[in-house]
Amino acid sequence: MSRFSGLFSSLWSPRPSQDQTPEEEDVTVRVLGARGSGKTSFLYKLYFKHAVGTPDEAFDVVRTDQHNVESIPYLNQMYEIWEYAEMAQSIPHLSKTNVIIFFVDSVKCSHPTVAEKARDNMLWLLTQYGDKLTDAIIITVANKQDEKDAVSAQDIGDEWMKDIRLREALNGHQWRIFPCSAKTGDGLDAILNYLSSTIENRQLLRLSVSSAPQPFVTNLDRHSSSSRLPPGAVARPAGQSPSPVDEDDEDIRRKLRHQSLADFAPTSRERPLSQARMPITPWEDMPNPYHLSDQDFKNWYDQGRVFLFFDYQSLIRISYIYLRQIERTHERRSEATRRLLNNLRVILRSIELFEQDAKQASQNDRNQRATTEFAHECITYSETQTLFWLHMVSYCLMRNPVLEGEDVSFEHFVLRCPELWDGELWRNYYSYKTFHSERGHLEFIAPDKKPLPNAFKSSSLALKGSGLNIDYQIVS
Ligand SMILES: Nc1nc2c(ncn2[C@@H]2O[C@H](COP(=O)(O)OP(=O)(O)OP(=O)(O)O)[C@@H](O)[C@H]2O)c(=O)[nH]1
Ligand SMILES: [Mg+2]
Repeated sequence: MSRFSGLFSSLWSPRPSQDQTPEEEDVTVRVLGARGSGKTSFLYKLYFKHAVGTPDEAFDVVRTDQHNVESIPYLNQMYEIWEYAEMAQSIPHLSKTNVIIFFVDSVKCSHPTVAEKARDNMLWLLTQYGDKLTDAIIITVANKQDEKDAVSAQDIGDEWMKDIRLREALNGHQWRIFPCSAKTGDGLDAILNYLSSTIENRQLLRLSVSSAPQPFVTNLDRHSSSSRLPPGAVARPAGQSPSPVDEDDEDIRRKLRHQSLADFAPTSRERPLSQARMPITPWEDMPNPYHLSDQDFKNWYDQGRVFLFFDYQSLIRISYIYLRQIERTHERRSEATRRLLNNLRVILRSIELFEQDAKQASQNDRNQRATTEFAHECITYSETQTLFWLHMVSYCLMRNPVLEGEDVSFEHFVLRCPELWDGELWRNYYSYKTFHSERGHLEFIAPDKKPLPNAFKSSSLALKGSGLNIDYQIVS
């Protein structure tokens, strides 16, 4: 170990051995990457900031002999972070790995051979040891962004995604690329925030799976591959007319085509539908909402563009982002709500149409396998349910206001509001019959059990007059 570990080990003794099983709540992170890419700097920048509490501490780094390890607390997790001189040294310990952070030197990456070597190393790791890493979260860090010749994280990520084999290998690992400077510390917390929320979501998901009834399951009507209806049908009560979207289906289909549908051609032999349907980066034409920043997510949403899927969490997130915008801009709440609902209808309908078309195409191609691969869940449109959740987010925001200087990201907000993860919350206010009624899909229906908690200032109590069929009076 380099002198850092020796120097500070007394603070965290006894130091865990590599073979020790991590405490259940500890998150084991392996930091890998080329020599000199900044792994040690990263570890100790985090260590001084979060373990010692001296973020401005200046330190020298020396070349790592074998590995360094520190335990670093962040939010309510303890991260046991190992950084290795060579990737090979991490191999015996990969099976006890929750997170791989792969470092790239963004300056050296401007040389194609260096960039390619980094990609090859990642691919090698995943193909050789994929079985040990099935549940690992994988992150690429584009370090040294403070340097003026640094290649941007976006460009590095683009190159990674052009490599089909690498993209396939990363698929399913909740892969993301982050820009950072281990020298200045910029971007480091964004990485930990992402890890914390991803891990927390997984824990919640595990809990929800192990306890019945499933509390994590959205209370919005959902449609998913297994429950998805035959091609041509949509997930709404039989006989009901299509959602009253402002754009008709042909308009939406035109828009979809314009959004480079060809890129997702389900019949492509080169690119099986599973890949086509599972873009894993923020740069896809049809993005996974989880992989977009709040700002990109909102921009995409505002344009009514199709997402890979749109689930309950996406709804909560867009509600939060809209409510924050209302706070900042003093936009009329009714106007913002109208936009939120209109875009939601268009987006959900786009997803339905895309899936219908993709299924149709796959059937024409006799590619039966493809029809089973719509794995993600998507809500269906319901005005009552949407407005209920918008209201509950508003309520949580009022109880947990975002203070000046605080992290305003959705990820951060939602960590503080566990009640929003209770998918059964609506049962306090609505009977099942009302909440899921056909009429409730098309217009807002007030709660029939008890009034919603008061989350608005009195001036914005009523949404009547928004042009939508909303009569949304809140009784405190
Ligand atoms: N400008 C800049 N320099 C950095 C950054 N991160 C690390 N460095 C410098 O890059 C050099 C290598 O950093 P290390 O942290 O030792 O890199 P490493 O990956 O641990 O290297 P090995 O131990 O040799 O594997 C040092 O001179 C650091 O000061 C960064 O974000 N920006
Ligand atoms: Mg080092």
